[in-house]
Amino acid sequence: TRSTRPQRLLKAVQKKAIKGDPQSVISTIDYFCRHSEWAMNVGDEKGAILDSVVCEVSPSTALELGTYCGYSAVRIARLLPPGTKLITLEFNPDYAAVARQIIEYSGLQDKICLVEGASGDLIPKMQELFGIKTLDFVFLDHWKDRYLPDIKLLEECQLLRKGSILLADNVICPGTPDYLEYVRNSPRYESKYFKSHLEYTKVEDGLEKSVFLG
Ligand SMILES: O=C(NCCc1nnc(-c2ccc3[nH]cnc3c2)[nH]1)c1cc(-c2ccc(F)cc2)cc(O)c1O
Ligand SMILES: [Mg+2]
Repeated sequence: TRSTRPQRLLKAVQKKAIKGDPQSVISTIDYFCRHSEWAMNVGDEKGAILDSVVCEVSPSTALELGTYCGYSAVRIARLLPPGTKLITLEFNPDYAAVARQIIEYSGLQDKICLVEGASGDLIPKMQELFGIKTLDFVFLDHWKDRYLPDIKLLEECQLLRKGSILLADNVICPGTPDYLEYVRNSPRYESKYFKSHLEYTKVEDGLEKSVFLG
């Protein structure tokens, strides 16, 4: 049967990227998605904004919702201080299988913990599973209708503390209107929009950065 898009992306990485070099894995994926086949990675333009927020926060505990092929997990983990780990949740086992191989190829497997399952099931177990109290940084890039219920769940599970940073992809395209309305109007968040473009296209999209005020 025909290969899947994530499998073709993995093959391009194994063929063209330098093993153990996260930047070359990132560049190879961006080249493939721009010149061969579009894929829903955060991409290079929004990825630079993601990088700057990760560097600014320099998180001790970081969570990503929606691994897909592992592109943003590699982007985030390559910037984390030694001894810190990114926990990334993926629902789709086929995506997870490809992401594990891309993460391993980049050499960052010791800085990334990929967990398969639904965010709604896993978030309430995070403190016991990973021995964490609160999260310094959360990157939301999974199903767009899960952003709002999942941050409410993060609040309920007391995984956010005063100053926790949420960064959400695709708030314009495909769009997360209920999430945007919530973080922009809730007194518990200070929100800022970073205008950009849908990965590898000229379509408008952007990232919303929200600080939890406690
Ligand atoms: O759907 C997206 N991303 C989500 C994939 C995913 N990968 N994993 C999950 C998951 C879903 C439940 C989960 N529960 C726990 N982990 C979970 C993970 N969802 C997405 C779509 C687009 C896009 C834009 C324009 C178009 F014309 C077509 C598509 C662009 C993007 O940047 C995206 O991120
Ligand atoms: Mg996205």
